[in-house]
Amino acid sequence: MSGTVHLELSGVNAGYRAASVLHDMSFAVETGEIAAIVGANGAGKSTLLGTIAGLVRPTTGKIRFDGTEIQNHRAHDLPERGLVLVPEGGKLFPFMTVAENLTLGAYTPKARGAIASRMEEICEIFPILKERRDQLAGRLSGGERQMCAIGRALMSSPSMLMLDEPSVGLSPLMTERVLETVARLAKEENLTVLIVEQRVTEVLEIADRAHILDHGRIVKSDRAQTLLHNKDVRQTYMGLN
Ligand SMILES: Nc1ncnc2c1ncn2[C@@H]1O[C@H](COP(=O)(O)OP(=O)(O)OP(=O)(O)O)[C@@H](O)[C@H]1O
Repeated sequence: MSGTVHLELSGVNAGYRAASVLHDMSFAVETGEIAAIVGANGAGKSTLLGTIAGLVRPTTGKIRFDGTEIQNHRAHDLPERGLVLVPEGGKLFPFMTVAENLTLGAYTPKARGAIASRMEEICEIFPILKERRDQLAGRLSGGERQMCAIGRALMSSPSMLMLDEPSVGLSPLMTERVLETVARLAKEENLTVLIVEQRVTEVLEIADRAHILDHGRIVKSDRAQTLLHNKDVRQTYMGLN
């Protein structure tokens, strides 16, 4: 971590036509930090990522990314600025090959010029993608699909990656592998990561900081290691004593 603020939300309220979901959301993520968002089902975690990614428009408040206000930006402009979202389930194109899905991630003008070399780098990070390169994405296992989705997001060489529940549908072992790779990426590529995850113990083990979301509000923020040993957090979110 550099101590530089990469992403900052201040006083963000957002939701859908009939429901306001996020209330007065304020927090910051530093460059190179892995920040985790933890909370019960329906707490607003996906809405939070969607709001940052430009898919849900905040009603009030500011979102700054790399010092620029982005709350009015459109979703498809943000990867060019270095901010990408891996949605829940990965949302790959099942009838396209792994290589074609990866290529789609390089749609920004900057990335388009370096597709082959970036794909090589992604295949080094996720060797299984090299093996499965010409296979239809719909035929991948859950873990491979998640790796392909993360790989596709990395094709535009972002500075910040947002991940929405990468463990969905994965075995505990595969979850660990995916999270370990995310941790390695943050370290080696100085990538900032904001990750929403139901597997609380596992994500707190790789995160630097975590924010607990309850009914659309951040109720606790602390170092991940501190929260990992917090009695209330262990009982409420990990089912542990
Ligand atoms: N497109 C939508 N239109 C209307 N309401 C929505 C929409 N998406 C989510 N909601 C509502 O917003 C609230 C927060 O949902 P959200 O998906 O952000 O929570 P979450 O913490 O990600 O939950 P989960 O862990 O179950 O995925 C819920 O009450 C949900 O019903």
